[in-house]
Amino acid sequence: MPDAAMAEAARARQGVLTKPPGSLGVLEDAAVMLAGLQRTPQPTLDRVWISVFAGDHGVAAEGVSAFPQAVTGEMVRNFATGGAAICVLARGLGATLEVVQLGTVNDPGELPGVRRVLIAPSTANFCEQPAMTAAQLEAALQAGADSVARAVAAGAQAFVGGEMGIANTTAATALACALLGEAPAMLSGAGTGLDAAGIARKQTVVRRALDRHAGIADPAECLRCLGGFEIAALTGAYIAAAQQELPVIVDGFIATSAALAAVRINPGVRDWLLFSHCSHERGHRRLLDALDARPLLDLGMRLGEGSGAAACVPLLRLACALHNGMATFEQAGVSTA
Ligand SMILES: Cc1cc2ncn([C@H]3O[C@H](COP(=O)(O)O)[C@@H](O)[C@H]3O)c2cc1C
Ligand SMILES: O=C(O)c1cccnc1
Repeated sequence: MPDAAMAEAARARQGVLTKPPGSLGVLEDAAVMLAGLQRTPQPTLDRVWISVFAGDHGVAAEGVSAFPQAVTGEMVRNFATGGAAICVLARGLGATLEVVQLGTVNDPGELPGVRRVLIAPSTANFCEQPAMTAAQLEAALQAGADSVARAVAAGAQAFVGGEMGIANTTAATALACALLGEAPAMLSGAGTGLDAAGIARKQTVVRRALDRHAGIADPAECLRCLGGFEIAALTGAYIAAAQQELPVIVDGFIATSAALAAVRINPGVRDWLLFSHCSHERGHRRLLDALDARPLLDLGMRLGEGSGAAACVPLLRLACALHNGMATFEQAGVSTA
């Protein structure tokens, strides 16, 4: 549990800083929440840890992405050479970035800065069989937990999880539909840029997957049957982060589907999640609502990789700076209401 007394003290401080109470809106809420999570009256976000998990998806064979499957492995190389969006964002934030390759059909081999935790070249096509075996799910969850352990050892103050995996918006959609009992039409979106016909095909694919794995109530089993290596790694990371009291900044649609699985597996995880942004991906708002989440940003982003969470960090840093640095009415000799 976060420190409720610390959060309450932080809320009280917000009320006596030289501004109308509540006038900094969500920035106040964010500082208060971080005070409770970090168990300190002066929350800070100097040390941010970013783990990007990469894995391929068997369901890519159904033609559900605008891009070919080879892109997952090609992007792993791009992460290593620093050219991906998340690399630029991490550099801009002074954040630590690690890439965890869980399995790609197109294997770029050993690369500097890329941790190889190879589970399989790809998940299975979940229209036909469970995406993962029990052992593969376990390995993916553990890979996420291991990243959190490294983040904690490095003294990180927040954890950002990113993902790379062509067709993973289809996996995230199927997983979310199963967890929420929602119809595929409600959550299926364009992903990397499908046209209307592509989205219709994606809906059919998700419908087939839900029919193939109907009647599963257990959230971990939903994750095994319909998720992906990188999605399960995010779920494992979020659970481990909550257990180790490391605040999490959740990224977009795919990350939120992993967060929903994590919260369904262990409801206590919810308290440790800050939601960064509402992605342009169709089903994201519905997922956020299911988690009773109010994201800070809505920038029309739809990239993944942890990019939306990273974009939120400067704002959270400013929220902390305001909380820690503003004068009180008493200190500044300003009249109260
Ligand atoms: C070059 C490139 C870089 C990316 N970085 C993240 N994604 C994002 O797009 C993919 C999901 O969309 P879909 O389900 O439509 O395949 C994931 O890899 C996600 O992280 C990328 C996609 C591409 C093409
Ligand atoms: O919201 C996301 O995370 C997202 C949306 C589209 C494609 N990739 C990621």
